[in-house]
Amino acid sequence: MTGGPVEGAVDLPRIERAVREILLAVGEDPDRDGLIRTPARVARAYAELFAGLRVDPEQVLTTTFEADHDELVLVRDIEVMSLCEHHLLPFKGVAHIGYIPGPDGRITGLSKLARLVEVYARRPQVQERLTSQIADLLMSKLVASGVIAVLECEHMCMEMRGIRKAGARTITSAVRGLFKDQAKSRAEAMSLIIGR
Ligand SMILES: Nc1nc2c(ncn2[C@@H]2O[C@H](COP(=O)(O)OP(=O)(O)OP(=O)(O)O)[C@@H](O)[C@H]2O)c(=O)[nH]1
Ligand SMILES: [Zn+2]
Repeated sequence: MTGGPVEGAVDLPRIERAVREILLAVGEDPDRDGLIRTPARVARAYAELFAGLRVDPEQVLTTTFEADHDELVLVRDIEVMSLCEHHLLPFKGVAHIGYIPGPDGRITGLSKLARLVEVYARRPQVQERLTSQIADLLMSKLVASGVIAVLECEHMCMEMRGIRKAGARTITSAVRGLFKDQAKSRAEAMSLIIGR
């Protein structure tokens, strides 16, 4: 899912049926006391975890202010929690998002950067796409001169299963505009992001 929001409500009974099937398939008894309400719980949990599919990210950045500020604005260590689209297992870490306002000097509320992360993270994702989507939307909606987004995450699908390497961190970046064109600006922003 890379496009706009999905219409309509999450089909909870359908998820419940699917979870019951999974429990049966792994050899569990979905009717035993501890599991009887699990399909309904999982359905509600998925509705929450994928709530970003039903939100238009463009609506997050509707509040902008004139500030006459034409230098870097950087918010570091924004919590990221998402689900990888390959295994539907969590990946978790932090996002660092910076931008340089465009010629009109418009800025956005700091919380909106975190809200933007939230909308895109609450969808089945890969870390690379999550990073680019954040950068692209900021670039276009803020008419920014430059945007840099860096995400550092740990993927449970690499830790709990498969290769089982706990603690490996994946770092992805997306640079747009001035940060792409000017190595010096990019290096300055990067040193603020990772030089701590
Ligand atoms: N690039 C990228 N890969 C991811 C992300 N999340 C999970 N993956 C990887 O997606 C890949 C899926 O590979 P497949 O070979 O199709 O699936 P698999 O057999 O379960 O792979 P293993 O995890 O190696 O056991 C794995 O290498 C995962 O580590 C992500 O955000 N970005
Ligand atoms: Zn995965």
